[in-house]
Amino acid sequence: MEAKENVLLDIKDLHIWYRVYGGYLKVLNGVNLILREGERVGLVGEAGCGKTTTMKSILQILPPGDFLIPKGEIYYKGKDILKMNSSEIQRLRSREIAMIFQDPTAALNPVFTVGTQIGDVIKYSIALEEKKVHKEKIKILSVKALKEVSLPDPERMLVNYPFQLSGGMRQRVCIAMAISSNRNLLIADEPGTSLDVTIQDQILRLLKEIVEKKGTSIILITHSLGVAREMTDRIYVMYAGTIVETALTKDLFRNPVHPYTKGLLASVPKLSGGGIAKGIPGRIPDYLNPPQGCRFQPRCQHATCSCAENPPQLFEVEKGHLVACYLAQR
Ligand SMILES: Nc1ncnc2c1ncn2[C@@H]1O[C@H](COP(=O)(O)OP(=O)(O)OP(=O)(O)O)[C@@H](O)[C@H]1O
Repeated sequence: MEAKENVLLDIKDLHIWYRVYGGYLKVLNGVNLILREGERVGLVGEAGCGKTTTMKSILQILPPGDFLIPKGEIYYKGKDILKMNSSEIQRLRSREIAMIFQDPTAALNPVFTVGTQIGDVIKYSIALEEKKVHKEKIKILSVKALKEVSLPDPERMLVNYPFQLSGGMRQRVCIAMAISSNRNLLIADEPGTSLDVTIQDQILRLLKEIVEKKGTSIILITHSLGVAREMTDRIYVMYAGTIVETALTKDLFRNPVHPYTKGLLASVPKLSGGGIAKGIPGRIPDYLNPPQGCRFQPRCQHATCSCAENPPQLFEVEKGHLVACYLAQR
């Protein structure tokens, strides 16, 4: 294992269940994830494997009353978020961590101008430090943030409503809001996937430039290992609520070990011929009654009896490269 210096976020053995008719969906099943200061981490996995649930739990924005956290800790700068009081959580959201959602239209309020929305974010962040917040200061910082995301004519942009902007512009506004008060951690949940691929590409490039320039840490949620390869230093591969493999990005592509990671890699479409990319047969398990042992075992062609009995723990196969699979331990 690597040394624990400069750790910004440390998620330990996180379990999250959703209350539904007939019981609990046991979605997160012991998530472990570490992010160091300035690191760019990718959280990759199929739809429904629990990526967004993990990230929303960091900001404490899961639907109230709908979920249970039977076990786990989320340390941010050494303090457990799950034990923070409401003013500490408020500070975390206003000063430390921002989330960028995949659908900018849903993320913005249609009845307020861009200036009001970005101004509010800046106002709350300043108000935590200073007694009086001057309107002029808010305007200067709003224009600065809009300039940083390369929006044309930022002064005029302030008086626009979201419906007056294109999807790409709205996504840029959301990024401007996220970076406007110099947060330490950005969580980007598939930014731009609701837009066309060229715009998505521009948004990802912009995010990459911003985090490199500011040295901000980022967790990028994505379905695509290809996107994660371009954008991150380390990747966590998630399957059905568990981290099944993590390594530095270059090591994961050089030496993928978990059968699920290999399946995801084989699913990446190739432009250089070789036919249609193979998917992974089967589907994510029913979270009401998930399998006892390894959650991937029903879809795994290498599964043995022990895989069905006990879930494998993360095992270090090379420095900083951990895999939760009995195959890796042989
Ligand atoms: N409020 C909720 N109540 C009940 N089940 C939920 C709730 N939110 C999410 N789920 C379920 O939890 C599971 C994980 O969902 P989550 O959105 O975290 O996955 P994801 O990996 O982010 O998927 P996607 O890539 O599609 O966003 C899914 O089966 C989803 O239906």
